[in-house]
Amino acid sequence: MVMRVTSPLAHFHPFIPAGGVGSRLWPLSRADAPKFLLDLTGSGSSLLRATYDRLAGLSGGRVMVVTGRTHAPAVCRQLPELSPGDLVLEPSPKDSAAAIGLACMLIARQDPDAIVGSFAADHVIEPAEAFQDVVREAVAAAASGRIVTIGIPPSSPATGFGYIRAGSQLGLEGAPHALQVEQFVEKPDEATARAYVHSGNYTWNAGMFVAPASLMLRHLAASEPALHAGLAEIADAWGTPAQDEVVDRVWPGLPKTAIDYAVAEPAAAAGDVAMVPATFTWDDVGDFAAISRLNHVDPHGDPHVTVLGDNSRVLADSSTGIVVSDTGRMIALIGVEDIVVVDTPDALLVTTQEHAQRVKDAVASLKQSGNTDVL
Ligand SMILES: Nc1nc2c(ncn2[C@@H]2O[C@H](COP(=O)(O)OP(=O)(O)O[C@H]3O[C@H](CO)[C@@H](O)[C@H](O)[C@@H]3O)[C@@H](O)[C@H]2O)c(=O)[nH]1
Repeated sequence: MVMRVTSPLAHFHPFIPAGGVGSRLWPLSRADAPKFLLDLTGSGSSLLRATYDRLAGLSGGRVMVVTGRTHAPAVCRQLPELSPGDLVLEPSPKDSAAAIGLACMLIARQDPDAIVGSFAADHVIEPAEAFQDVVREAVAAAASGRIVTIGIPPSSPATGFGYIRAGSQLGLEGAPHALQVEQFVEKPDEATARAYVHSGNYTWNAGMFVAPASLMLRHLAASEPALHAGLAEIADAWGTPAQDEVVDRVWPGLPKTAIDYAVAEPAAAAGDVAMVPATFTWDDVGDFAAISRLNHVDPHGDPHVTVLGDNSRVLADSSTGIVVSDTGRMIALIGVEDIVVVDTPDALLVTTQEHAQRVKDAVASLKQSGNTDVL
């Protein structure tokens, strides 16, 4: 008798949930130009394009993208090879649990043994080869019936990340570094994050999940039954003449929540989560300080002004920081440190790298005060 052994990679279906504006990068990021569509590294590729390229090599070129209807033209321009069947469009943003849940359902209907991989659309990761090795290991670990996360050594008590406490080695075939996850805590408060980082027992969650589709959906059904039921109704109608009617009727009523609360936290409490440590550098490009860091190319490490934008004209005297501009307007900086200047035709941002995280609050104020034309 001949036994055919298929590698777990043969059932691997990566996808990219691409939503959210990235409001800490306003006025560069806008509702119609979200962070994932921007080139923030000066590489000539958007974050979405780079994410797609890192994954395509692992899945024979097939990667699904779940995004908002309004972003469809830009996504298709950036990913011309994306087949229509791999572009899943949402009528409105419903947060990551809906996007990821729908992708899991559509993929599970094509391949009941699917191992899915959800990868955030807007991170900078280097080098791609190390990332791919870690994902291969995560796929092997997921084949043992676990939801596999990727752990990043924390460099600060950031409150915008999930924290993972891992325990013992699992000793899984093809996944020598996989560890059992004992606890997953999404976005702890600052005191808790400080205690976690101080303990040395936690990693950040890199915003990626590799798992059997069936296991993701089992946890989603248990913790968010209404969301699961709504998504199942949509998935049943997908590709039929009823698709648009069902999506437009069901989608607006879906609960809005993040996959980290809906699946990762309860699955970890149930002992179903593993973690593979990252061997690549990772940056979620959370604010302009991160962009400055990523684009700082001075070989001597001397502080200077990082300038981004095709049309930027900058005079910098005794100054450090970052200028992002494509207006062609001359920007002169004299004796200012760690400055952030972002110049666009209808909005000018001036802050410092220390306060770069607070841009999100400014965006909230603009929204509240009705200045939505610049968002
Ligand atoms: N299609 C779609 N995608 C969405 C939506 N909302 C979020 N996403 C996508 O889902 C992914 C994660 O969502 P974020 O909203 O960016 O998550 P986060 O607050 O940064 O937290 C997550 O990532 C951190 C690392 O950056 C993690 O540390 C944390 O645990 C969590 O997984 C990103 O690719 C984002 O584009 C939506 O409504 N629709």
